[in-house]
Amino acid sequence: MKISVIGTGYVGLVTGTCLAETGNEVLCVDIDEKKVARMRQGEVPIYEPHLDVLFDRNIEAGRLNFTTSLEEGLTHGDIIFLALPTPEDEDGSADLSYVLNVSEEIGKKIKEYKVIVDKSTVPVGTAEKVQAVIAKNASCEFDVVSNPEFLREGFAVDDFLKPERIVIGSSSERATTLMKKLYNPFVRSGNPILIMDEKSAELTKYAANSFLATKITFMNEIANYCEKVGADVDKVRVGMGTDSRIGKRFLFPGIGYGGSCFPKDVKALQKAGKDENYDFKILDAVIEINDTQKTALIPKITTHFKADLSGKKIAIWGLAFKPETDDIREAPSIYMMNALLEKGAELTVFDPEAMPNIKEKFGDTLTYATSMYEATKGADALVICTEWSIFRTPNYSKLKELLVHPVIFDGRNLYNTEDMKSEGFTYVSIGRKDVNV
Ligand SMILES: NC(=O)C1=CN([C@@H]2O[C@H](COP(=O)(O)OP(=O)(O)OC[C@H]3O[C@@H](n4cnc5c(N)ncnc54)[C@H](O)[C@@H]3O)[C@@H](O)[C@H]2O)C=CC1
Ligand SMILES: O=C(O)[C@H]1O[C@H](OP(=O)(O)OP(=O)(O)OC[C@H]2O[C@@H](n3ccc(=O)[nH]c3=O)[C@H](O)[C@@H]2O)[C@H](O)[C@@H](O)[C@@H]1O
Repeated sequence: MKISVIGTGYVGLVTGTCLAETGNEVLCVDIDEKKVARMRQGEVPIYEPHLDVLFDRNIEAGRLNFTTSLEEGLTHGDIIFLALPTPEDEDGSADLSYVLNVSEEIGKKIKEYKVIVDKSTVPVGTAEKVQAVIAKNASCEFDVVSNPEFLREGFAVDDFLKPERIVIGSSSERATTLMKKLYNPFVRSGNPILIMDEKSAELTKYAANSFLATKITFMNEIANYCEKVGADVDKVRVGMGTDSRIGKRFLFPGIGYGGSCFPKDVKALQKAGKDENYDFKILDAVIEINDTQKTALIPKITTHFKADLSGKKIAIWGLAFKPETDDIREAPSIYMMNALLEKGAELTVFDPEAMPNIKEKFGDTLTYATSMYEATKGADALVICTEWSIFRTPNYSKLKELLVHPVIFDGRNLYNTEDMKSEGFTYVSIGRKDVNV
């Protein structure tokens, strides 16, 4: 099939590449000329594991191409995916301007039947709006489909190739038939393609993200309570998670959820509720708790250093909002570092992939180390913000030699507290007993 994807960010590029992988002819359109030039030269512009392999071989096979011309994209594809940003607007709602502006152009430019597929995360009623905006100018038939995306950054290729479910919101049989044909190769194991109305599809996406954010937040509350009563959140987590009704995943406490989606999507659903005079009280609490959680380690750090952080050298491990990505959007590390800088600390940072993005944001305010160990050289303490695998089994002796004091504040509970005790570290984590403080 001939497919066009408008917007080649984390979702668009993965979508385009994976659809090319199953034999479709894909043309990706992006407004960012530099990005398109890089992709045309064979460069993947983001860090996403395994994407490069698929990207290279589909370009080589001639099935994956790039352009800055929307017109070209609209002529090429029988199915046009919109994978455009829907960032948080000033009032917390989803900013639909990218989606609606492109839709306006689609209406003016399409000359034959097209299926317009919204893959961006959008509030209930957006498919209707897109339909109306296109219809204003369209001189041919078209259908609008809501097809929310559930991939996770860091696992995006695997999630796309082997989805647990595909959600298609459409009232058109013609469009639904085409969408099923396109997605059938991805669900051969028997996972469902769920066909529903557009509004339910749109809400499914916000409900899923908000539920997951709530699950994490609930666990962060339990972790904070564990600290009050001397319980160990990791034991509680496993004790709870082994109940299949609860499930083991997304119960890891830490310094809050971040990323380009949970924060904005929870707020967008909260705002959408308010617009209908409906108060999502649970979301109010999730947002408030998560905001506090991002700096949950700060009082522990200031207590350790007796309130004075001025001139204290602190090493930071992990800057990306989660491991296996270079994405720093709403990364808890940013809140942590801003709070530490405000208190006068000097920060030397390391992340396997996110350093360039952090450098762009923080410039000379931070010192950038070339390795995890270099970051800790001469530091008064180490703070861990992201659970990259390489941080999981450090050389403790080396770490003790490099740090001025063997002190670790761990925002992701990477280490066993007993091990840290026997290694002689002062170890402070989330929801567990502090060690040697
Ligand atoms: N990042 C993620 O893991 C997921 C994101 N989503 C949703 O997918 C949508 C896209 O998200 P990301 O891929 O993260 O965004 P992104 O910001 O990484 O990429 C968006 C791309 O669209 C391009 N663009 C902007 N205006 C354009 C225009 N007029 N014409 C062509 N290209 C244009 C930008 O240059 C950029 O390359 C959002 O609604 C997001 O909520 C859904 C599931 C997962
Ligand atoms: O709409 C989206 O953009 C995507 O948002 C999330 O994916 P993503 O943001 O890539 O990453 P997650 O693995 O969900 O992690 C989000 C945040 O929650 C935090 N988290 C996750 C799990 C956990 O147990 N504890 C926890 O604090 C992570 O550290 C991270 O900051 C969802 O998992 C995807 O299904 C969805 O498609």
